Parts: sequence; structure tokens; C-alpha cells
Amino acid sequence: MKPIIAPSILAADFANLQTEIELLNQSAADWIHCDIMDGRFVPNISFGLPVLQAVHKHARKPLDVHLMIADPQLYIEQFQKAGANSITVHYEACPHLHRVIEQIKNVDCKAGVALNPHTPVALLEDIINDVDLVLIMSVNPGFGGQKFIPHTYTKVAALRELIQSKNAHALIEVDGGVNEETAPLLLEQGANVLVAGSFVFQASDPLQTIANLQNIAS
Ligand SMILES: O=C(CO)[C@@H](O)[C@H](O)COP(=O)(O)O
Repeated sequence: MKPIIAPSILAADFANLQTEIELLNQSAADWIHCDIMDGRFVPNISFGLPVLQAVHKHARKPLDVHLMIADPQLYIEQFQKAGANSITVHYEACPHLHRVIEQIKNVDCKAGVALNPHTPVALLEDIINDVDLVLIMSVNPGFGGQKFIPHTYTKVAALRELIQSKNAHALIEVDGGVNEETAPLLLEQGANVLVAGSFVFQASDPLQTIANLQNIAS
């Protein structure tokens, strides 16, 4: 099966965001990945609700919202209203993760949980049947254009095993340093969704780059 490709607009030209969204509309991208950073959970600030609303006005693909924020439970309804189709919160930011996942589902969004590079997949054992996707960070969250952490391959394989052993249906999404070298190996280990920022937006031909990612045989 072809992977789901979710270009991350963190790497887009924010001064020409409408043009960048139109480009993704014309591309083979399946989702548009939106990275929300608050300067608290991660040491960077990206954009928030008004920008997401603006993106939603032009986007013709589902918005995959990745909340890299502290206290995400306070903002779930607002992000859904701003246009999110899926909302992913960090395991490390949610002492009451099950409750937040329910909150996301109650507003009819797909619910995801993200793991930082140091957080083991095994910690998801008791929540894996409740989530629609698991996002494995393959860089430390906060910045685009970082070097891929190779241990991610093992984590993807471990997550695939966990999902199979629990008869769960969560998608495996990988985010950070995805490119033509890392993508085929990630798919081999069982990844279903590839997030790519700089690899897409810094390419000379972003449309072809997205199509190539989607056509990698796993
Ligand atoms: O969440 C993040 C960074 O925290 C990612 O979505 C990055 O935006 C991916 O960027 P590249 O590594 O593909 O440039």
C-alpha cells in the first residue's frame, strides 16, 4: 500500500503561505502537516490558531495538526474549530493522556499520540487501542531540517509489533529528517505516514519530490 505523505508547512515560505498551500493542493500529498509550537514544550515558537484558520481557508487536503505544546487539553476544541482533521498530542505533555485522546475523538478528529526520541514505544501498551495514529519523532521536536536519528527504525519496528500484538489499527507516522534515503527504510519497518518538511519545500521540484516519496516501494 502507498504511504500517506504529509508535507510539513513548517518549512514553507510563510510570506507566501497561500501559494505554498495551493502547491500542496495540486500535489500528490495526502495530508498537510501543521506544527504548532509554543516555546514551552519545545524551545521554539511556530504559529497558532489564526494561521491554522488561514491555512484551512485554502487547503483542500486534511490538516494533520501536531501540537508541540504544554497543556494541549486546554486547546483541543479550538484547534478542531480552526480546521484540524487530526490532532496529535505528546505523550510527554499529557499526564492524563487517555482523557485528552477522548477529548479529541469527541470533537470528531482523528486522535494521535507523539513520542519524543527518548520515549519508549512500550509505554503505549495501554493506549494503543484508543488512538488512530502514533507519531514517532525522528528528531528532537522544535525545529525543521535536523539530522534523522537512526534508532527510529528500531522504534518503528517495535511499534508495528505492538500494534499487531494488540490487534490495534493505529497508523505509524514518522516526523523529522524524512528524505529519499530514510523513507524506504522507514516503510520497510512498517511506517504508514511520512512527514517531510525541508526535503519537500527546499526541493527544486516539490511536486515531483512528493510524488517520488509516495511511489517508494516498501
Ligand atoms: O515536528 C517537526 C519538528 O519539530 C517536524 O514536522 C519538522 O518540521 C520536520 O522537518 P524536516 O526534518 O522534514 O525538515
